[in-house]
Amino acid sequence: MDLYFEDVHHTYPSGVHAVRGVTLHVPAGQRLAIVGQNGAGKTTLVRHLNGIFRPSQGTVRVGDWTTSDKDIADLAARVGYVFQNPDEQLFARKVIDDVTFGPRNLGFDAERSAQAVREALSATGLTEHAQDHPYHLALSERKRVALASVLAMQTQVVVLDEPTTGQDERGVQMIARIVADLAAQGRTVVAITHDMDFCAENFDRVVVMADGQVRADDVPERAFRQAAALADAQVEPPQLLRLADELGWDSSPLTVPAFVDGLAARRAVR
Ligand SMILES: Nc1ncnc2c1ncn2[C@@H]1O[C@H](COP(=O)(O)OP(=O)(O)OP(=O)(O)O)[C@@H](O)[C@H]1O
Repeated sequence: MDLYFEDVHHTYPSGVHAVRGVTLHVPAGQRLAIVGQNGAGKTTLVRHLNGIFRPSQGTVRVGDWTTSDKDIADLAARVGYVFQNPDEQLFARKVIDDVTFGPRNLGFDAERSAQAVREALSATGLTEHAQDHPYHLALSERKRVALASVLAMQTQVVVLDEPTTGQDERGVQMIARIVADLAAQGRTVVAITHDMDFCAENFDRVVVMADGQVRADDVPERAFRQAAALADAQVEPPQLLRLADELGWDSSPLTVPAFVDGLAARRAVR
């Protein structure tokens, strides 16, 4: 499902003008990462997708719906939103109840819901924790419960706010796999992240935000080359790119295999 932000502004009642004229079209099946320092307006922007916020000016569309015409309950059928802090999202006494709530609420029948819940728990590595109380789990696991409860709703759009925070390498890999699988199914993924390595390896497009505006918007290879935008946003390029620069390479390896290929190619010409 395509997403459209058209000249979106958001001003909080306090007067903070957090989003200042953002225009983006995110095609169905794209994996978009939004990066930028704290306070850049990333969370404010994406919260327009599920109707938590309405634009003060401009339009946000999810497929053929304009979000201002819909309420949060309508939008939940199209947009799954995983909060940065799982404690804002989880409420049940058992993991399985949290994960089952969304699909049942959307009207899935018992069988479809049970299947969606099984898949979501398996994808997030939580099958063994189905009967546990979420508050007895580690923060990294609670974050994955929040993710599972959104995956189980099988929405066409999935928004992830800082999905890898607190995850170990295995957790990061699990989330990377989920992002890839969602996109492969034609679902649209929008993630806010401070983890540039995760971003470089797993997303098709990077939007760099600073001061409520888009400063760069490109494929990772090019977005991470826009020095002025990165400096404005106080974003460091991914480690592999910095290493390649230190070595004087003119290529932009974003993954370990690409870096290893670069090394091998340079050895071969020596
Ligand atoms: N509920 C609110 N009321 C008033 N101002 C807010 C509110 N939430 C955020 N802001 C302000 O809006 C601006 C943008 O904040 P926002 O949380 O969207 O940025 P962000 O890029 O998502 O940062 P972070 O990475 O910390 O989540 C900041 O100046 C912030 O202080």
